[in-house]
Amino acid sequence: MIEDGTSQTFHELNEKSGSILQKHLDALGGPPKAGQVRQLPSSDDEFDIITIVGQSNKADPSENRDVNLENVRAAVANGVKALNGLEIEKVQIAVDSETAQAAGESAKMTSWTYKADKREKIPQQFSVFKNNSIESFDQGLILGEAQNLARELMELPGNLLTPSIFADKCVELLEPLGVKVNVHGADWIKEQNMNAFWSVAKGSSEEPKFVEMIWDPEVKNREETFALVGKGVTFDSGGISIKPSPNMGDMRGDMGGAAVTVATMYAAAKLKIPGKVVATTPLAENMPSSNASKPGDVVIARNGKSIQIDNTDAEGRLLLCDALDYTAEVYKPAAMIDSATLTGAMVIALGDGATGVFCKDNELWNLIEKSGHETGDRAWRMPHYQHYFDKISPTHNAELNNTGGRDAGSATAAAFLSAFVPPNVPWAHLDIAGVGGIFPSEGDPFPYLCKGMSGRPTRTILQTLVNYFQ
Ligand SMILES: N[C@@H](CSCc1ccccc1)C(=O)NCC(=O)O
Ligand SMILES: [Mg+2]
Ligand SMILES: [Zn+2]
Ligand SMILES: [Zn+2]
Repeated sequence: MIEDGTSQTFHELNEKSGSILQKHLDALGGPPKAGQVRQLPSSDDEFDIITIVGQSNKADPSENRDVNLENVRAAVANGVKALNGLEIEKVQIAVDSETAQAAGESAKMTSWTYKADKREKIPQQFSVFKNNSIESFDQGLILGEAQNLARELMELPGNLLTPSIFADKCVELLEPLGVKVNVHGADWIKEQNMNAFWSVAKGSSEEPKFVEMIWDPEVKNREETFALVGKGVTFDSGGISIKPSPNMGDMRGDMGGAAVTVATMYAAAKLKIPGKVVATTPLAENMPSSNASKPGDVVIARNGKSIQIDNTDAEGRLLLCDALDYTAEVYKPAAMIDSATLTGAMVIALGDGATGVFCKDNELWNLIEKSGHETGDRAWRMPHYQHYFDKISPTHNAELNNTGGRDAGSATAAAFLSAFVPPNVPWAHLDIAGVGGIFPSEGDPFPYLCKGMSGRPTRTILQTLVNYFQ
């Protein structure tokens, strides 16, 4: 439970205990301050232990997120962490209806750790105090569970999550929930003239896969289709433009865009989102070999545009451009969001503070920003001007160059992708290289996230769908 020691729930429990709780609390130094936790023995048969958590009431509008919700997430995280190792399975949390979703999200995310055996020591079952049912709390649990799924997928090493294994997982996870899943292999990719995608995949002996996922419920609030696309490079060595060895193992998480996309579909089905959502993920390994693309090679993408591959490490945009073109043409979405651990430049620009969003459509941008404000996993709008497009087009031997050089690397990457999305499709490109947790971060400033891949910004994409179809 979250309480500041003066709340209604505390008074109720204290009265029931004949004021013993207050006596214990006073002996421990009174109500906990923000970030502090007090654990009291319970005289109530229903509970073994009562955990009281201090909650901050700081609010700063320039933070661009709902600070009250984030304070609840932090308080719940501190409460759940205080129970680690106590072999407590079930936790009831005192919440109010306005903040219940945030509490559910945090409880679920805090109970996950990248070491599966350690999860056994963290409570795993959460409900609302007195088992009062609050729908938004259960929705929060699903959002948290989805982010945990993305974390799990990102964390998996490249040998244990090849494109084929990833595609199998999509089928196993989504089909039981009523999502239609189509998995295509190398022959289909070539038949589709996805030559930019193939130019990345052909250097590896692992077969690439293209996965389509379709959630099309009978009950709809809107008739429009929302599309998601996710970069799924299950390992990015850089190819012939090979990356330096230090930290290359982090590139097992270069399928983070696909992970957050699949996790969003998983939760969209669980939440029974009232509208059609389709998702596609091009999956491949980027490897150096005698079959690999070479700097200077030229390929013709699915939409007929010629691309000069000057840097084989800028492979994400090559897979994505064919996937974006296919998804826009086949599904004619009213809105499309792609997510990709696309550029190191994004890590330099925003770190893990916010997802960089490139979007010309104000309505779609406003929806994403509002959703980030609600989930606390924020979005920041990046420039998407003709200026950056001019840096990658035209190039020596083709219409487009797959690299714009070092300056504004995230903006030139986004500009490249824009050549593959019809101008009438509202589209947002999310560069998640900074927030995805390729640089693993410890608890702070997200007390509900432990070290390891973060699975961000799964909740913000989901919340965008929830807000769009509500
Ligand atoms: N796989 C992408 C993004 S790699 C992002 C990253 C870079 C350095 C440290 C941590 C994360 C890629 O290869 N992009 C090409 C590029 O940025 O040049
Ligand atoms: Mg992985
Ligand atoms: Zn790369
Ligand atoms: Zn990559």
